[in-house]
Amino acid sequence: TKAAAQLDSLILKLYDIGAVKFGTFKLKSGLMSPIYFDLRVMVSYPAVMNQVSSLLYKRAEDAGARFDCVCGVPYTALPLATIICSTKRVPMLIRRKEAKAYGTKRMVEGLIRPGDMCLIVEDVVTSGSSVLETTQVLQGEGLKVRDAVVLLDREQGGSGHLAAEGIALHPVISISKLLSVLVEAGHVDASTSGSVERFLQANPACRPMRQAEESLGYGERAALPGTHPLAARLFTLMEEKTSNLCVSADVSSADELLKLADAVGPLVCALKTHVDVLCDFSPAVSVRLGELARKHNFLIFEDRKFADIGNTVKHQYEGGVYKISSWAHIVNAHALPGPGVVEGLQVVGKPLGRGCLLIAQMSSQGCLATAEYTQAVVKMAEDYPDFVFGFISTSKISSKPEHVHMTPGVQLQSGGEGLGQQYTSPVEVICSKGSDVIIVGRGILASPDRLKAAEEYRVAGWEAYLRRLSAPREPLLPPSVTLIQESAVSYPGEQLLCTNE
Ligand SMILES: O=c1ccn([C@@H]2O[C@H](COP(=O)(O)O)[C@@H](O)[C@H]2O)c(=O)[nH]1
Repeated sequence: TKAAAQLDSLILKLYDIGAVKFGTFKLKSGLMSPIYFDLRVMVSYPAVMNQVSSLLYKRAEDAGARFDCVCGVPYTALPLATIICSTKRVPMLIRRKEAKAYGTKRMVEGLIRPGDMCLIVEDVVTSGSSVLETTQVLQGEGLKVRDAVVLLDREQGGSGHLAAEGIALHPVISISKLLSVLVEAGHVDASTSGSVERFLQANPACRPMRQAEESLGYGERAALPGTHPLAARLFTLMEEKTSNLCVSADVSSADELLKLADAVGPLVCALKTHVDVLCDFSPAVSVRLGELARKHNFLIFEDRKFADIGNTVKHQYEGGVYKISSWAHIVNAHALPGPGVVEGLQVVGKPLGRGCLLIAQMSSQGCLATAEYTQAVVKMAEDYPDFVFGFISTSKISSKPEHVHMTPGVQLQSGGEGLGQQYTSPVEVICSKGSDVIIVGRGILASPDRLKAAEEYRVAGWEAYLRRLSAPREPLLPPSVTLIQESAVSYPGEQLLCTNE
C-alpha cells in the first residue's frame, strides 16, 4: 500500500542520513550495543522532518487519539511537535526541562487549560521515562495525558511501562520493521539484524522511576546504600526532630551566635554560619558551637563557598584563623574552578567524615548558573560520592534520592529585598521544587521573637514535606514539580560514549 511504501522510504532515508547506524557502540552503562540511533540529525533534513511529523500525526489519528493540544518531549521532538501543530492548527505546549530562575518560573509554556487532553510526541522510546517525565509535568499543571506517539519504539519494554501508567504508546516504526526494511535493501545482513534483535531482547530497559519512588521519605533515603554517612545522619536527625529547617545564623558577634544556636538548636536540622562575619571569632567559639550541636543534635554548615584551585581551598579549609574543617560538618563550594576544588577540600574533609555541598544555583537575581552549568555540577557531585553529598540549589536538580538539596532565599512571603535576594515560600521550595532543606536567615533573625519565628518555619517546612510525601502526584502549587531527572536509558544518543570501534 501507499502508506507502507512511505514508511519503507522513510526508514531508508533515516539510514541514509545517519540516524540509524550499525557497528559496536559503547553505552554509558558499559554495554556494547550493535545499533545506534541519533534522530537529532533529522533537523538538518526538512523533507524528513515534514514526513516524520505527518506520519506521527497520522499515527495518532489512526489510533483514535483525542487531544486538545500537543507537547513534544524536549529536545528532539520539539520541532516535530511544532510542525504538527503548525500544519494541523493544534495548540502546542512547550515543556521546559528546567524552570526559569526568574520571571514566571513556569515548567510549561503556552496556554494551559486544566482538564485539556494533551498528546505527547517523542522521537525514540526505550524505557518510556522521558515520556513519563513530560506527562508528570503536564499532569502537575492539571492537564490529562492518555496517548503518546513516537517515531521509533526500541521494543525494550517502554510501551508496557507507559501502559502501566495509563499512557498508550503509538509507534510509527518498530525495530522489527526497521530491520526487515534495511535487510531487504541490503544495508544490513541477516546476522547483524539477528544480533540487534537478540541484544534488545536480552537488555530490557529498566522501568522508569515513578514519582512516588522519587518521593522517598528522609528516613528511607538515610538507609539507601549510596547515601553519604553525613547525609544519612542529616536525613535521620531530620526525621527524629521533624525539621527540615536550617537557620542561617548571619549575626556579627560570637555571643549572639551561641545564644541563637542554643535557642533554635532544638528546632533545626542544621545551623549555617558565615564565620567571617563574626567580629570576635576565637577557637573557643567553634568548640562551644560543637557542644551545642551535640546537645541539640544539629549539624554545623559553614557557608564558606570555596571557589579556588585545589591547593588554595585545601589551606583555606584546614588552616587560617578559622580552621573550618575542625568544626564544620558541612561546607560548600562553587564548581566553577573544576574538579580540583572538590579534590582539594576532600583531602582535608574526607578523613574527618565531613561532607560538601556543591553550589549549583543561587537564589540571587541574575544568577549566572545556566541549565548546562547546573547539570555539570550534578555530574561533578556524582564523580565525588565520598565527599559531595548534595547541592545548594533553588530546586531539586539531581534524580538521586541519596543527594540532599538545600535551598536558601526562603521566607513565608515570596518577594525580594534591595540587594538581589529572591524569596520563595517553604511550601513552594519543598513541594513544588522538590528541595529537601529550607535555609532561612532574616525571616527568623529579623523577627522580634526569633524562637517563635523559627518554630513557624519548622512547621511550615515540615508540613510541606508531609504534603509532598502524601500527594506526590497531585498538582500542588503552580509552578509544578521540577523534574530534571535524566533517564539512564531513555535516549540512546545520550548514552553513547564512543562510536564505531
Ligand atoms: O544562593 C544562595 C546561597 C547562599 N545564600 C545564603 O543564605 C542566607 C540567606 O539569608 P536570608 O537572610 O534568608 O536572605 C545568607 O547567609 C546567604 O549568604 C543565599 O541567600 N543564596
